[in-house]
This record gives sequence, C-alpha cells and structure tokens, in this order.
Amino acid sequence: MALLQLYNAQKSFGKREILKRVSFSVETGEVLGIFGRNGCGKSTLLKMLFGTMSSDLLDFEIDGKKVNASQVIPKQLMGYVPQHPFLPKSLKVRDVILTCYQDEKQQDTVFYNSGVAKLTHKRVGELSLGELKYFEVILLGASTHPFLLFDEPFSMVDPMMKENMKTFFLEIKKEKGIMLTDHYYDDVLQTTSKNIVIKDGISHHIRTESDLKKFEYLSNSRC
Ligand SMILES: Nc1ncnc2c1ncn2[C@@H]1O[C@H](COP(=O)(O)OP(=O)(O)OP(=O)(O)O)[C@@H](O)[C@H]1O
Repeated sequence: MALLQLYNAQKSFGKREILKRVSFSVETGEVLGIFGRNGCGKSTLLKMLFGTMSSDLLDFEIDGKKVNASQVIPKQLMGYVPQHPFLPKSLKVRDVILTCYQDEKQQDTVFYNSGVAKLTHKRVGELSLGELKYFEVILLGASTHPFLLFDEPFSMVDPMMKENMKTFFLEIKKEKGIMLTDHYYDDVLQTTSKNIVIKDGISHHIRTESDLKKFEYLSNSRC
C-alpha cells in the first residue's frame, strides 16, 4: 500500500496563474479522475508531479515523507503516459516491450493483452493513434511504479478497446494508485473511485455528473 498526498500545487506562466490551490490524495487501489476545461492546467499538474515541469509550489508526500518532484523519475515513484505519443517510431512493438521489461511476468502482461497481441510485429510508427495510445497505456500499466499518471488515455481509442482499457485499470489498481485525466467523462467516471475538478486554478472534490455541471465543466442544458 502507498499513499500520495498533494497538499498544494501552484503554477503560473508569466502573470497567468494557472494552478492556484490544487490538493488531493490517492492511494493503492484508487483511481483519481482529474477534470477541468481546456487549458485549466491538468497536463501541467501531471508534468509537475512527474518532475518534468517546474512548479511554483508542489507540496506532496508519499507515505508521509515529503517528496521533491526531482526524485520521482530516479526513484521510479511514478509512471507517466503523456497526452502525445512518446515511443520511438522505428522500433517494433515487441522490441519496445523487451527493451522496457526484462521480467517475464511484466513482458507477458503486455504481450498477452488481447489488444496488444495483434500489434507486436508492427513498428510503433505503423500503429494508428488509437492503437498506439492503447499500447502505451498497457506498457506503462505493467510497470512496478506505485503510482501512474495517464493524460487522456481514452483519446482516439475505439469503444471496444476502451472497455478493455477500463478492465485493465481495474486490475492494475490493486497494486497502484492511479491519476488520470480525460474529456471522455463518462469513461472516466466509470473508472475512477474519486474525482476532482479544477476550476479557476482551484481543485474541488466531486462525485457525480451533476457536480461537473455545478463546476461548469458540463453544460447545464445537458439532459
Ligand atoms: N510551457 C508553457 N508556457 C506557457 N504557457 C503554457 C505552457 N504550457 C502550458 N501553458 C498554458 O497553461 C494552460 C494550461 O495548459 P494545460 O496543457 O495544462 O491544460 P489542460 O487542462 O491539460 O488542457 P486540455 O484539456 O486542453 O488538454 C494553458 O493555457 C496553456 O496554454
């Protein structure tokens, strides 16, 4: 079991305050959904946590110990699937799996995933955007990191594969705390155990679709 507690995240770009006060906690077995309108700072927040973007303030602990974001990658505390493709296009899918994992169990988790099995002979650059996103999610999901960050995992993925992905999230969360953001809010709400919405730089805990209306992420005219 591992517990991540974010007490306060702040970030400005020049005079634009993007994140003013963002806080949440997530532990092994939980999937946290992060909602918010375009440009509210969701990707920025994930990059700050992963340590690839500087912050003005990022006060967080794992299991009660203060963590500096610069320790996240070297200590393998979190895995991160960014919004945009990140794998080398020239490599074959099977070689990516073998390069990432020496452990047979981890290799098998990816190789024998039904959505990945049919892709292993292809080069990364030959995958469709949806196939690539699906592969990236399963690849990272097989890691041993205690926490995983997914930026728009459902984007471009067809409905059948999204169902597979949701089942995969439910399996891997037994050993991980997961944070994910996506505008496919139905899929997110079906996957998560807790949720926040970021509005005007401040995080709010929410539970239902009607809360998303309250915080003006969804239109009130939706039935
Ligand atoms: N490196 C940067 N320099 C300046 N501004 C930036 C930079 N990165 C992001 N921003 C700005 O910060 C804001 C938040 O961007 P971010 O990508 O985090 O939004 P988001 O919530 O993930 O949006 P979306 O839902 O569209 O993916 C945007 O207005 C964006 O233009």
